Amino acid sequence: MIRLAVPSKGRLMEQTFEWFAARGLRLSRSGSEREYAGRVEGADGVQLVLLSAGEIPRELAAGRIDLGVTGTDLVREKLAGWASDLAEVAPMGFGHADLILAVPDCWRDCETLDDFASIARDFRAAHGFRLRIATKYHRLVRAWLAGHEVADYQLVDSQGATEGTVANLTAEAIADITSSGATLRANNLKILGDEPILRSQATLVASRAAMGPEMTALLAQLGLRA
Ligand SMILES: Nc1ncnc2c1ncn2[C@@H]1O[C@H](COP(=O)(O)OP(=O)(O)OP(=O)(O)O)[C@@H](O)[C@H]1O
Ligand SMILES: O=P(O)(O)OC[C@H]1O[C@H](OP(=O)(O)OP(=O)(O)O)[C@H](O)[C@@H]1O
Repeated sequence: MIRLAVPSKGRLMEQTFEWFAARGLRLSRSGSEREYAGRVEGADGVQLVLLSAGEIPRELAAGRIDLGVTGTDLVREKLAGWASDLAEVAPMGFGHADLILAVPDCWRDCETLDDFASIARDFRAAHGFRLRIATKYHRLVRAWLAGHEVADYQLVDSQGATEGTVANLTAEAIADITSSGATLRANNLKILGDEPILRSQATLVASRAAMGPEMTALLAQLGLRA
């Protein structure tokens, strides 16, 4: 039996159902909107579970599920050394989002990461505490800033409505995902740098421990190779 986990709500869930349907597998919830078990038609030996996209990487690494759909951002954020336990089998072509660093529009002298690094250096002397960056992507943001030699900052945990933290005066900058850019614009924030911290999209991810004939057969049915 292959245990397949897909996001339990929203557009990510709907587009996942469409992606599998286009490849001959009909996924559906087995009961009410609130029930997190599912049905699979079109393949034998596949059990469907609906999970929070954020929990899918860890559940794969723990071996409680074999195959899952989640964002590449979440795989990299939730699991250090993810590639030893998981294999990204296929990008799915939806759920595109960029993880970016953003500062207030009104920071006119801050356009590049070098500008940001020097503002961060001066900030502590001027304010007595390190410049605060609100994010839920702690691992990715720390690694990226270290790679760009930005050191004078602190991360403030924000699990939602992150763009609001600057106006609320709980952070000076944010690192979050953006897709249309509407949330950044509405909160008077601008993206720093030419390249995002990470480009993410929904991806089919397998546990390496679950690779075997059953998995190979299912992936072949989806037109994929292990
Ligand atoms: N506006 C967006 N456009 C495109 N992709 C997005 C957008 N917001 C989130 N995503 C992607 O969707 C995934 C997260 O989805 P979602 O917020 O449903 O998961 P979650 O963190 O598990 O949520 P929850 O904890 O609320 O259940 C991430 O991979 C993210 O990159
Ligand atoms: O660039 P945009 O198209 O405006 O999308 C970006 C927004 O989408 C996500 O939020 P989500 O709706 O998942 O809510 P959250 O605040 O709980 O993260 C993300 O955290 C941004 O806030």
